[in-house]
Amino acid sequence: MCGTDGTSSANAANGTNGAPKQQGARFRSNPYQPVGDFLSNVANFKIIESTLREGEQFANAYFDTETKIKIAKALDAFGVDYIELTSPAASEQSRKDCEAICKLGLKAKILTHVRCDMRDAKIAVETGVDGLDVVIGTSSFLREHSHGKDMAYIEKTAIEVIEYIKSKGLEVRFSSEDSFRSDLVDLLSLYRAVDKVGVNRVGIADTVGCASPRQVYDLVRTLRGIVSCDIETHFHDDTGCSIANAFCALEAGATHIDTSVLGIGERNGITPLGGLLARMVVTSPEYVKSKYKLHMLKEIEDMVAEAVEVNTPFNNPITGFCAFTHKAGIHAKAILNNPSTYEILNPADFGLTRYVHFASRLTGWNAVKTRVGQLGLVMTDDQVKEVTAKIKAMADVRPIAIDDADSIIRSFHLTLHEQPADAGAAISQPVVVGDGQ
Ligand SMILES: CC(=O)SCCNC(=O)CCNC(=O)[C@H](O)C(C)(C)COP(=O)(O)OP(=O)(O)OC[C@H]1O[C@@H](n2cnc3c(N)ncnc32)[C@H](O)[C@@H]1OP(=O)(O)O
Ligand SMILES: O=C(O)CCC(=O)C(=O)O
Ligand SMILES: [Mg+2]
Repeated sequence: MCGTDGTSSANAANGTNGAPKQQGARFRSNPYQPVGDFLSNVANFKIIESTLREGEQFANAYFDTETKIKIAKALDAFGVDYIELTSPAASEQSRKDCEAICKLGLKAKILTHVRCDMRDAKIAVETGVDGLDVVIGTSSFLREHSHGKDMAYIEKTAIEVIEYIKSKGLEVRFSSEDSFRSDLVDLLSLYRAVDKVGVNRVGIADTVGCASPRQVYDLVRTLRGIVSCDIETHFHDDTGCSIANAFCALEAGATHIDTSVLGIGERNGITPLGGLLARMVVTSPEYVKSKYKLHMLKEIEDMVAEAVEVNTPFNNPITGFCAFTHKAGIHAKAILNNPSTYEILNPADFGLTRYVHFASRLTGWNAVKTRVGQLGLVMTDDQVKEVTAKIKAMADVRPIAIDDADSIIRSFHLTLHEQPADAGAAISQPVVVGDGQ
């Protein structure tokens, strides 16, 4: 049985795997389990996919109607719970696109994102959306330099707008912008007031990307004690914390996380859909694998990357070109024995393949042995070690390609047998390791 903080009570007392008992140390039976008081939230989180709202705020984004529809359909097929669209008050085409997406009959709920202003709300409720995400800045920066309204005005208007949206039978979320630079007492009293009038969710937004995971945990945990509605969170990635912050928010009791494909958004964007799922599939594998069509992730990322004319970063979680490539000999040997040694994610879950590099000065004989087998050649272990030394020697002189390493292996094999092997057609791929973990 697990305690609420994810520790096994038995293991907490005794240590696990023979580890010595330490004063104050916590030994966890499952190292992938979250900590915190809201494990069920971590296991049942909902995604509010905002590529078509926050993502449209990315500097390079221009989504025509056709592209928006393609992205919305793909996200729906992928399994996201909500798709958030740009405010229909932004432009006439934004309003028409919003209506067009509402008419698609998608399984995902369609939301649009509007200022806490009755004029915007009135336009939005006519578009056919399932709900509105209402937002207003609460930090002194935004109160003074953006909209110029005080907290009393914000609370009064928020209640009016929420009640209006509810009267139209729509879902409504109310969020503060720049929550982490807002006065805590002001913020909590505002959320308490909107919770009382029956808002579906309140939102916390790290608009400027300043929050650290512990600050997120503290704020969400405090808010969880104040409101009874769901809690949505929105994290910008200016300091690289957006995935960690989203995860901590769930551990603290948040229910919904905003994402965008590849993280596109204002400045350097928000929590990326793929990165969040990489984190969550480790923590809540059954939920994530049953709910999301993970094998679609790469095609969705490619679609959005093409639409906004960027490349997927080489180190992107899951889909970065080397995310499942193992290079150093020590890693390669262990991976060939059992992929779980150096992999926490299984590429097969995402329809992807794992590779073992065998063409560098860091290559070891175990990787080369597997390549020799892939080429249909037969060598003793000593012979494989000899040819590995040749690969290393060549790689010390210059970078070598797969074909170079294959040539070294083949010509060495030829010196052993003085005739070409039957098998061994060119396989211009690194060693591919089976999918079982
Ligand atoms: C952190 C975020 O990402 S929030 C979401 C951002 N999304 C958008 O901005 C959607 C796209 N925006 C737009 O198309 C335009 O900004 C519009 C249509 C919303 C407003 O356009 P304009 O009237 O020309 O104003 P402009 O964009 O110059 O300035 C923002 C206005 O919104 C007001 N405002 C800003 N935030 C809010 C808010 N949360 N609630 C109510 N009003 C707000 C400002 O006071 C300002 O109004 P003012 O010029 O009358 O003082
Ligand atoms: O509506 C929200 O919760 C977030 C708005 C936003 O994009 C932000 O604050 O960065
Ligand atoms: Mg944002």
